[in-house]
Amino acid sequence: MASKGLLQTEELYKYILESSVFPREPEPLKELRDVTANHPRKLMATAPDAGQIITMLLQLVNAKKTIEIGVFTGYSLLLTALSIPEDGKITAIDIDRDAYEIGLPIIKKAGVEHKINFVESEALPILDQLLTDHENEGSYDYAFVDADKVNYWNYHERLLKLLKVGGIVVYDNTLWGGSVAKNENETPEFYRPGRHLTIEFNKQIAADSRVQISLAPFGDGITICKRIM
Ligand SMILES: C[S@@+](CC[C@H](N)C(=O)[O-])C[C@H]1O[C@@H](n2cnc3c(N)ncnc32)[C@H](O)[C@@H]1O
Ligand SMILES: O=c1cc(-c2ccc(O)cc2)oc2c(O)c(O)ccc12
Repeated sequence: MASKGLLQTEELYKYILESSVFPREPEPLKELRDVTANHPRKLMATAPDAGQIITMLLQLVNAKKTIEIGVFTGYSLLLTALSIPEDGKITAIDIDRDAYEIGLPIIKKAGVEHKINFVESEALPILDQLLTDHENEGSYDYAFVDADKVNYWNYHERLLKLLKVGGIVVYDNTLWGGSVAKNENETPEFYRPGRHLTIEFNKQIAADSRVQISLAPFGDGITICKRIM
């Protein structure tokens, strides 16, 4: 299993975290990282440096109505809940309620549970259900996708209908441990299935004229997309 960060050296990533991410990280997010640290799938949590830039984006677009696909123990969910206003809302979708419940006491203690509608489900049918209500079309300010790579493009097509023009969708893991820039035979076994899917997704999104994009090397790579038409 890979370590976090894709920079030249582990030390450089550690430096970024220790010099500028951890000192500004809100206490509830630190607590959530701590409770996740013992989880066997702890590497799945959104990286704190990615979380920091996402927090800034949420505030730049004044995000209020949001959606998250892939909650796990709730790091990205909690940072969203802390960044949106008191009457902001997050539809948070995950097939795994047990993982969400690990972070839930911290979310409650932070006083932001009222902003969250957790939906235990596969994400695609929920997006389709949201789209049956025309009032939802073009109404979301922000979406975050951090789930099954095989559906990233399916999520994208639906999220573009849900987002308002000017709204932002962020996709996590778009550098997939750096494997996107390696040959198949030099890619560790763990990354192989996701590598091809991520390369294809990155090609498709680069060719999508409906969005402005930036593939930024935070955490495991995040692609920031703004709906422009
Ligand atoms: C990488 S983790 C999410 C990490 C989370 N964003 C965080 O900050 O901790 C991926 C999550 O996606 C969920 N997931 C996988 N496939 C899914 C699907 N088809 N629909 C909904 N959730 C899914 C998994 O249960 C897992 O909790
Ligand atoms: O196994 C992983 C690893 C990551 C990961 C790697 C490097 C980072 O800086 C952040 C995260 O993310 C994963 C993930 O999001 C997932 O859905 C499955 C596995 C992993």
